[in-house]
Amino acid sequence: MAKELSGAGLRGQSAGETALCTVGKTGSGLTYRGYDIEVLAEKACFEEVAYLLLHGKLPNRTELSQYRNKLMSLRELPQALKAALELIPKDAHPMDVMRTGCSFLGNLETETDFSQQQDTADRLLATLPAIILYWYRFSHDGVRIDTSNPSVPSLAGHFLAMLHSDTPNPLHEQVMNASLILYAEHEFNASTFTARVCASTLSDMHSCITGGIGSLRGPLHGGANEAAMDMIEPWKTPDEAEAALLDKLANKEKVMGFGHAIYRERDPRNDIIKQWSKRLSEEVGDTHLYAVSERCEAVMWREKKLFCNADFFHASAYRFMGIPTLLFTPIFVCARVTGWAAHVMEQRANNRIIRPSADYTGPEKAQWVELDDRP
Ligand SMILES: CC(=O)SCCNC(=O)CCNC(=O)[C@H](O)C(C)(C)COP(=O)(O)OP(=O)(O)OC[C@H]1O[C@@H](n2cnc3c(N)ncnc32)[C@H](O)[C@@H]1OP(=O)(O)O
Ligand SMILES: O=C([O-])CC(=O)C(=O)O
Repeated sequence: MAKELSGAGLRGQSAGETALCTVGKTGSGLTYRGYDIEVLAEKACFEEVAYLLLHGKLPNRTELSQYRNKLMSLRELPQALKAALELIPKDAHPMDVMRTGCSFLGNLETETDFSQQQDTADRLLATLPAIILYWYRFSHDGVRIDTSNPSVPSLAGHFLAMLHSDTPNPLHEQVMNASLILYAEHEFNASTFTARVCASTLSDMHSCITGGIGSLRGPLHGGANEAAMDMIEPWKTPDEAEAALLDKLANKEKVMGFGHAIYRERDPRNDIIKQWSKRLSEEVGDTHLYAVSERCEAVMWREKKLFCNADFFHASAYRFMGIPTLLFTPIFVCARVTGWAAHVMEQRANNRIIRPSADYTGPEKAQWVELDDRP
């Protein structure tokens, strides 16, 4: 039996129904439409999982091939969006670029009718990697990349190919595929709930997804993978990491990449990404980063019984694949757009505007004081 959750932050309260995902039902499990995350991460490609979430069932071979072709055909960015991305400064945060890019696309390709929702979701899924990498490569390397990439069918490989202007390394493509699956969906987390609240007002898909991006940006949610990397990067040995972590705990600092609002024992995504991180560390001949990460995991468990969430070993895994830290959370967006869009559709299918109540804590009755008479 999972331990009871209660307290602030609406913890433990049901805020609606979903057929998309279960989180921590048995303390640590995660399923998408009934399929265990371990099975999906091992056997599926990300497009198969996206189809499962957005269309309600696993695709057969023909459906998957058609779906991949459809997503590939949607990769090109409109010229006006490229021009807008070129105006965003190099030192902007990539999550702000994602937010603007998504919102700007909503101006150019507005969802005017909910009958367009599947196509709008597919278009966003196909273009979000291009939005971030077109801006990144233009602002950092001065190149205007081709975002169509017809020789790379998978979204995972497409991301890496646009980043490195090279054919993706097969191992890296495999890890990226697993990572996108792990990040695709997670029930009523903060960003998905944001998207659902927006959807409940009958707003458009781009607004819902833009809101989701804003909520994911924070370090208590998706931004933790970036924050975890910034934390572990300076630590050159496990002993140095242990000493620094103990200091943080003594100072009552939050350690990014640890703990979870729902899981009480472990985050099932951690075992999977940790294994990939280990494999990548061997591939690149890493001398310390994986060992530092493992020591952090041991110390946090020993000291606080806090476990790594999905974000912690993503940091080292992405680093081993040569991905800049600032792109970590945008990758989360490229994956989670599937979950967000599926939740928007589910909310629309059985909608009532989401409007909870609040416990008032202000003054009972206040006396009006004229402007000139105020102290
Ligand atoms: C993909 C994702 O979004 S996963 C989450 C990513 N976020 C992070 O990694 C940020 C770091 N973690 C955290 O801030 C929290 O664990 C959250 C936001 C994920 C969950 O928050 P909560 O549900 O409030 O955590 P929970 O109720 O389990 O906290 C219990 C206690 O452990 C402490 N704690 C929880 N996580 C951490 C942490 N990472 N570092 C230090 N202490 C922590 C809390 O401060 C709390 O202490 P208190 O009782 O003295 O106040
Ligand atoms: O569920 C949560 O609160 C956060 C999380 O792990 C996710 O969104 O993947």
